[in-house]
Amino acid sequence: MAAPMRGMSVLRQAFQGLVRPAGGQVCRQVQHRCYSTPGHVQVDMNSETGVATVRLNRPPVNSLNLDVLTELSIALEKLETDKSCKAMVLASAAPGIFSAGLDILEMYQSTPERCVAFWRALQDAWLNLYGSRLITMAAIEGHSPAGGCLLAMSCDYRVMAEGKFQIGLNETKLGIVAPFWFTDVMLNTIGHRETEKALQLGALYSAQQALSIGLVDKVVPLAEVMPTVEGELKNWLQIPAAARVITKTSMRKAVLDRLRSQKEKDAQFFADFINRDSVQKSLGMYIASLQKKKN
Ligand SMILES: CCCCCCCCCCCC/C=C/CC(=O)SCCNC(=O)CCNC(=O)[C@H](O)C(C)(C)COP(=O)(O)OP(=O)(O)OC[C@H]1O[C@@H](n2cnc3c(N)ncnc32)[C@H](O)[C@@H]1OP(=O)(O)O
Repeated sequence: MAAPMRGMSVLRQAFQGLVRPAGGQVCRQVQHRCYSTPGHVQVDMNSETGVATVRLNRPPVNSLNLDVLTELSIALEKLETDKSCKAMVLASAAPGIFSAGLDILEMYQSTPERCVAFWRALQDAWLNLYGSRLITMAAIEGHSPAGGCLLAMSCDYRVMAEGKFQIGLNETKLGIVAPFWFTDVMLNTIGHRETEKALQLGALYSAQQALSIGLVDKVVPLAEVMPTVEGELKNWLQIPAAARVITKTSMRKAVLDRLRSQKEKDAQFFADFINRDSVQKSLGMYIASLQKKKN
């Protein structure tokens, strides 16, 4: 194993295939490169098709904590600079779940410093995903509330499994408020009227309901989600890349710039907001209700 390089995190080096993390695998084959680490984001790059599959892997519910968000950001940065990579499928390695959104425990009884670091990691992961030059598709094979919904909406195309799974920005139900850039992404996805209703109610939609308001693009049986994404990708890959990227960039730039221009203010605002007594009380009650569900 190569010795870790100074000035570069072990995590980043692992993603670049420079070190083999304890317990993890870095496998290189002619057609597939898998970056499997003890971490929570698995990347499988098919160098024949140029399609990378990025799987969130933090069972049981892929809640997004500081580590997951940092790993996701690094994985996206790496794919962005990989000239052979044309498209990325965002999926889950945990059955029945896409992502349960932000890890609520990162927001409950945390320190202001940790809150700021956590929020910066979320901002960076989102900027990398929403601003990606790649074709990005979400394979939603399970529940996708809140931050999970944000990740899915930030892709170019969404295929969701039919059945009991739900998707939406349910923040108000937790006594918190969707940040302006979550709102912007939803506005760009389903328009003003549906967003206004969805956000105030903290609505969680079934796959069919989500399809009817344009929150997802296709609903298929669970086993068909990945084949459907792969089929759709074939259409997208036929479009001249430069023209597609310019179109995507011009349509998303205003929303991306809005956050870029006030990242630090937004992070501070989050830390102050989340540490309010009333917000902490609501989060505490929500956590208790999740636990009670089981008993
Ligand atoms: C003036 C004001 C201006 C406004 C300014 C705004 C400033 C910023 C405000 C802050 C915004 C913050 C944004 C937040 C976005 C989010 O993403 S918040 C997270 C929301 N997520 C949820 O509500 C999902 C909750 N989870 C569920 O509903 C269910 O778990 C599930 C449907 C996803 C899956 O159900 P099931 O398969 O039955 O699993 P469970 O038994 O419920 O869960 C297993 C296990 O995981 C724990 N867990 C679930 N979700 C989370 C989570 N998000 N974070 C952490 N942990 C989670 C759950 O408690 C169980 O734990 P135990 O096994 O009991 O230990």
